[in-house]
Amino acid sequence: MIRQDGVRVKVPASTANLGPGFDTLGMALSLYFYIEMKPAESTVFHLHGQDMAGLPEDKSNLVYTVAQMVFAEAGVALPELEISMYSDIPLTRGLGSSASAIVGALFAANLLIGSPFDRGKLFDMATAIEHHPDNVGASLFGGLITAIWDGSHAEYLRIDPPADLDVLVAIPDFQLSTSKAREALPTQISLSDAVYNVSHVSLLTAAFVANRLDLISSAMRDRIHHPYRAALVPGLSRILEEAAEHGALGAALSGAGPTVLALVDRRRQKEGELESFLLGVLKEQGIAAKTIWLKPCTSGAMELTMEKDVSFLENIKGEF
Ligand SMILES: Nc1ncnc2c1ncn2[C@@H]1O[C@H](COP(=O)(O)OP(=O)(O)OP(=O)(O)O)[C@@H](O)[C@H]1O
Ligand SMILES: N[C@@H](CCO)C(=O)O
Repeated sequence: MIRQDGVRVKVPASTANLGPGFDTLGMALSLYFYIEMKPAESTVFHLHGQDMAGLPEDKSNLVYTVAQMVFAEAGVALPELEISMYSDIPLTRGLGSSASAIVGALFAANLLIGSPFDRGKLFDMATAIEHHPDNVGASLFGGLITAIWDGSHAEYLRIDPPADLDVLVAIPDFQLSTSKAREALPTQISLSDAVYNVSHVSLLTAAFVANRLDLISSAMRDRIHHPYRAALVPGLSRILEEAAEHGALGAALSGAGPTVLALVDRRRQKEGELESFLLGVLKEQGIAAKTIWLKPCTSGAMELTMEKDVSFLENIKGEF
């Protein structure tokens, strides 16, 4: 059954790793990607918002190619689509823009053909495309997710983030692609660094489950990607070392960067101090940045109800 009127979907941004949980931990955040997908006579894109500028407007667009994977898997032919998108997730900054696009495309395409696949199957498909489950899992399920991936199937557990957790992100004024940030990583690590990360991510995950915000500062440390990526984001090492002195529970590179993320106990926030610290350290390195306060998002990808004969932008306007 093809839904001729089309579908609209909202997908949260995400932060991956949270320090030691490289390629395994992810958390959904309160920035959003919106997509409308309709059957059409010929394929056309409507890209709204400054963050969409420069994305391809033809069948090479990631959203189109991912939608076609869903149709192929379901044995449905739907080669022409009208796709409208709006996003307030900055591209290529470490806030999961590619994951939001992949999850949005999978979720919308599945709805469009009558939902033959459940979220578990969509998660496997999303992880196969993104190659790691952290961002796509958070965007698909919301909340905090921890996941494993065996190359064809992902197992995951979703938990609600601690209620008092706030998130401050400092988004530098430059892009850093995930592929470039992964090229900086070694192909092998020492046993002691592996033990360091396994112990830290275990404690961090348990601290989230047990609502032990006091443990986050020591548990959020990492030795398998931060040390190698620090040169790509000047100032990062100092931020990781000193953020706790300025009101953060802990800090990390968000995903592959360059965005830096600080977790904060909202009951203990000190007005302005952490923002000034993050922006000041980056500025000393000649990096312009902006800070945004975000919240963990507990909902994953969801369908938005449509008002007929109302445009895509009008329909989602109440959302932001
Ligand atoms: N809505 C979209 N439509 C098409 N392509 C997109 C869309 N959003 C993101 N992309 C693609 O994803 C790329 C960014 O992916 P990349 O993995 O490098 O960064 P990110 O997902 O923003 O950050 P991270 O994975 O570190 O959290 C963009 O350059 C673009 O090619
Ligand atoms: N876990 C991934 C997230 C970015 O997509 C990384 O750090 O490279």
